[in-house]
Amino acid sequence: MTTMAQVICGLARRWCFGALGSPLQVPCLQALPLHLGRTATRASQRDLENAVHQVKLWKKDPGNEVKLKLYALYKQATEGPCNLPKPDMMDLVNKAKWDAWSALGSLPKETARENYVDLVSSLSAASEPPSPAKPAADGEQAGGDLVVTSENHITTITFNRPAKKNAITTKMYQDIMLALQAASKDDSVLTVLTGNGEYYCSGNDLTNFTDIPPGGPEEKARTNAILLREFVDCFIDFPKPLVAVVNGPAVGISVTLLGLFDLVYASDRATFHTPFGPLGLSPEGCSSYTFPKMMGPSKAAEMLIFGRKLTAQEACAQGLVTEVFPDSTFQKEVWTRLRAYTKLPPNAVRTSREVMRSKGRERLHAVNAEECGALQQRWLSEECTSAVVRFLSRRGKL
Ligand SMILES: CCCCCC/C=C/C(=O)SCCNC(=O)CCNC(=O)[C@H](O)C(C)(C)COP(=O)(O)OP(=O)(O)OC[C@H]1O[C@@H](n2cnc3c(N)ncnc32)[C@H](O)[C@@H]1OP(=O)(O)O
Repeated sequence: MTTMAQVICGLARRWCFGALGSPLQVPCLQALPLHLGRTATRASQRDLENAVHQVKLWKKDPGNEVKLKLYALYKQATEGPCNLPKPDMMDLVNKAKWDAWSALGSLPKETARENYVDLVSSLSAASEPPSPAKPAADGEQAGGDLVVTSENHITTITFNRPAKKNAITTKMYQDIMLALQAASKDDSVLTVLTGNGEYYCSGNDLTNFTDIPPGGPEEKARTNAILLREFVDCFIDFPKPLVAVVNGPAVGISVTLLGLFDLVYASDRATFHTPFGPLGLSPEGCSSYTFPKMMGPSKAAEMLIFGRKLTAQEACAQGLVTEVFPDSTFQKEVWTRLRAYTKLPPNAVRTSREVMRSKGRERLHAVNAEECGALQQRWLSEECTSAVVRFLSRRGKL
């Protein structure tokens, strides 16, 4: 008998071995060029062929969702609307392909071609190899779990642990602080935080709680509280506009910090989740102050106390997100907009931002201190330790 696990493994294998044909071979996002060289006119047949060629060069898997989109657009662009009979329900791969293609309805071939080219181009732009990574303060290149790049007057800090959903390790907190310090002094106009892969960030790495120092859990809680306070202070004091490019789901501290950002652009795939209740924790990142101010006390309570997860659209309606973009064009639209913002007079941008921020800064520092004090207690509580143990043991980490 075939189990569901076998079905899923089979599906994954068939994707990897090109079940969808050449336009969908597994891509290597790092190896992609910055642009496909297309001008801002409608995509030609040649543009489509170039885009297909680019996809063939990819070595890293962009995920089934993207592959299905590419498949459907390619079929629509070359054959027009799907008129094949619907595959059997158990024929999972062909059924998924058929669904994706049929969903395009009567979309004109030219539009499908253009969308295909744009999608490949936006994936390429999203993964373009950053120009020289900035040295981390310890002298290493800041590759690894955190990638810092500076280009076109935008400094970008990328969470780069996709296999762990970009969970933030202790070293990453430290490296982010160093990157922010450097960005505050460089020639960039904007500083962007984003994530590599499916997630924006899954919040604090829960294994951060497992290496207990000789001073015991109390010392761990105290040092964590100091680190967290310094970390959040860096965001409060950061002198330039901060932009979050939320490419996928966001959890915990990666969500709470958004209240300290100037712009939050989200893919429609993103979700916003602060599961502090289930984790026996309390809010951080000044969210106990910024969220009620932004969305009103009851919506903030639903998120911060009861752990309600918001969709990107809901988060936008609550003011946490500035604008939501379709995932297929997210990178292209956001980066185009950000590049345009860098052309504004930098001193005016900086002055406006300072005028908007200066009044609340003292208050934010006080809130941060209070939140860190509360968390120091929470981390020592039975509620919190059992929640962390539950998470880690479910994943065989204990
Ligand atoms: C200095 C201290 C400062 C503390 C600041 C206070 C901060 C508070 C917070 O941020 S609270 C929020 C903490 N985050 C979470 O509770 C999320 C935990 N993760 C999950 O619930 C899930 O992993 C998921 C919903 C994000 C994704 O689920 P799923 O799609 O099923 O993937 P996996 O669970 O299999 O995850 C893949 C891989 O990643 C590891 N991982 C994901 N998130 C974390 C994390 N936050 N900490 C540690 N590890 C994480 C997961 O264990 C898997 O690893 P594996 O492949 O098993 O090795």
